[in-house]
Amino acid sequence: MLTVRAPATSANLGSGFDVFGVALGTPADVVRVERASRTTITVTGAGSQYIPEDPAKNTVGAVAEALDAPARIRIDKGVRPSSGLGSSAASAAAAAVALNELYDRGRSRAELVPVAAEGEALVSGAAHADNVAPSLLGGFTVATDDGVTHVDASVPVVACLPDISVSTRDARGVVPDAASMDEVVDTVGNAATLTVGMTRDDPVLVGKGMEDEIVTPERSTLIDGYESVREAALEAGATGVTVSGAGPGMLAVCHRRDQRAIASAMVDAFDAAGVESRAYQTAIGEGATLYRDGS
Ligand SMILES: Nc1ncnc2c1ncn2[C@@H]1O[C@H](COP(=O)(O)OP(=O)(O)O)[C@@H](O)[C@H]1O
Ligand SMILES: N[C@@H](CCOP(=O)(O)O)C(=O)O
Repeated sequence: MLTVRAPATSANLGSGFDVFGVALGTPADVVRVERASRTTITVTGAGSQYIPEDPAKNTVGAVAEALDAPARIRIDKGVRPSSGLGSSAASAAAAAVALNELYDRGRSRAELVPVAAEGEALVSGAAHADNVAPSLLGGFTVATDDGVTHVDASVPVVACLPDISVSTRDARGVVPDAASMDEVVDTVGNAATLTVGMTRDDPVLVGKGMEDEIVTPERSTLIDGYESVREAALEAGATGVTVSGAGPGMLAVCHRRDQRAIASAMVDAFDAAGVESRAYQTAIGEGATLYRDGS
């Protein structure tokens, strides 16, 4: 039996829609695999009642199919589905690493990105790789049609998850079809600023570079309390705040010293809007980790 822990992720980071992503230290999914003649899946943990065990409908089933690696697969969810924290991707990334090893397929982590993205295509309608890439590789990733670029960033963040559900498929429906040249120029500037910030582990540049006037304003309307939570986090010291992935999670970037105050300000602001939430005080962290029997 092989066990893999794959982290939650936050995609887009405002200015990098469908391209940027970061791995989070917590939470994470844990996937266990054993060889079998056909694939079976069991799911336990956070939100497991909303996740299909039918391999044709689960992201790990798509991965097993893509790697031609039938297995008995057990998923322990640490990342709640429809969270904006890459729940479906965490399972897919963990399964890709585990099954690649179990069947000795010899794929590198980068080569497993398109394999795990097959799972995303199944649940969201698009094989976007901006969650599976950081879950596999860790740090900050830039996923394009030409492949993935990766930086081992480490920046403190607060990921705040309200007790509401937004499906990635639905949230993709509100993305505008077009943008003005001014908006494109601003976005290029912000994305470049963020990327430089990641190479320097600089929360100020990263936070500034998360600004986005194209996708985020539309997405934020799907999250009750978004504006007040954003303002509360900025007032408590966040250097930038945006929608995490497709939402409803929100991501605040910060200095370590402000992390606790920001987490509590975000939870309080959601509470004032009548929404329960929990905040993860964490940091951009490592990608999937493989454990063998006994390790
Ligand atoms: N292994 C899995 N883990 C989480 N969700 C899964 C999995 N397999 C299929 N799904 C489905 O994917 C959807 C959640 O994916 P998505 O909306 O992208 O959420 P998230 O933003 O948290 O990744 C739900 O409909 C869920 O049932
Ligand atoms: N780029 C995708 C990212 C979705 O992330 P998730 O964590 O909400 O699944 C999008 O914005 O649609």
